Amino acid sequence: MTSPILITGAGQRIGLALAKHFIAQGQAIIVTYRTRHPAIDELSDHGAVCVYADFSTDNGINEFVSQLKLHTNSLKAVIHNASSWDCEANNPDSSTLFDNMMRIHAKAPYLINLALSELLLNFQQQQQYPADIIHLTDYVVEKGSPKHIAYAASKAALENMTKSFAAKFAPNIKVNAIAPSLIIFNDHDSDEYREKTLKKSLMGIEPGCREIINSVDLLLSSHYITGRSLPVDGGRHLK
Ligand SMILES: NC(=O)C1=CN([C@@H]2O[C@H](COP(=O)(O)OP(=O)(O)OC[C@H]3O[C@@H](n4cnc5c(N)ncnc54)[C@H](OP(=O)(O)O)[C@@H]3O)[C@@H](O)[C@H]2O)C=CC1
Ligand SMILES: Nc1nc2c(c(=O)[nH]1)N=C([C@H](O)[C@@H](O)CO)CN2
Repeated sequence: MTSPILITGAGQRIGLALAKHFIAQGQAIIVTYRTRHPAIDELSDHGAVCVYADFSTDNGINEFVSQLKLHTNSLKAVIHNASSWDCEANNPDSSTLFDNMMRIHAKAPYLINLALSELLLNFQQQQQYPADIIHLTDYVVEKGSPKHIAYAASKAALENMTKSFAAKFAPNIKVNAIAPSLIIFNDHDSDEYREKTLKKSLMGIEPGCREIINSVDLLLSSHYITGRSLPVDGGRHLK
């Protein structure tokens, strides 16, 4: 197998769109899933290595790393996509919510980056150009989110680690973030919520996964951009 790209949380939506994109390019991929969506079987049928991973515990994170290393000794890129958009309104136990948000959005990427850096370095030594780490953060890192306080704080931690890991791993591994606002709605989103959300950006559209695919391709194609966050937010910061 040529050096694969690792995508976490690829059973649905953006992660799945990224996985299908790379398969269509003939790029080897390893994906993680927590729920065995039918799409995981489809990815497997098309050659993806699919590894179960639940990042809600330290053991789950460490077990994933051990399993991943059984499949490859080099990685072209790691894309930290797995995420839980949870909120205070749905979690009376704020302490558990905070821990869960920090673990999936900050601790898991932190431990995985440290544990897999040698595989990314192996890629760079084979190819003589840098490997990549990409963190999926969120526009709310810029301004906070009163309804998703713990979520936003955890994504801000991930944003900060983008800079730290970029400095630590340069020049052999580039580390960047993509900070989206609305990309795709959830099926359960009401018409009222959709209308309100579309008005939050200058572009006023639900852009779809292609915007993230294009952003990932841009970062992977660069041998120079590192330590930066690519805002994919339709001009929301100017509304
Ligand atoms: N969609 C959007 O408009 C926006 C997305 N983003 C960011 O982009 C990325 C992709 O977004 P989107 O596709 O909507 O993500 P989803 O909300 O669909 O979640 C992606 C995957 O993360 C997995 N996941 C959640 N918790 C865990 C866990 N504890 N362990 C392992 N896997 C877990 C889910 O697995 P399971 O299938 O088992 O639930 C799911 O398949 C995320 O980082 C998100 O924060 C940022 C702004 C806007
Ligand atoms: N893990 C997820 N994170 C986020 C999602 C999502 O569905 N899953 N959705 C959003 C919203 O689209 C927001 O950007 C606009 O209201 C944010 N993060």
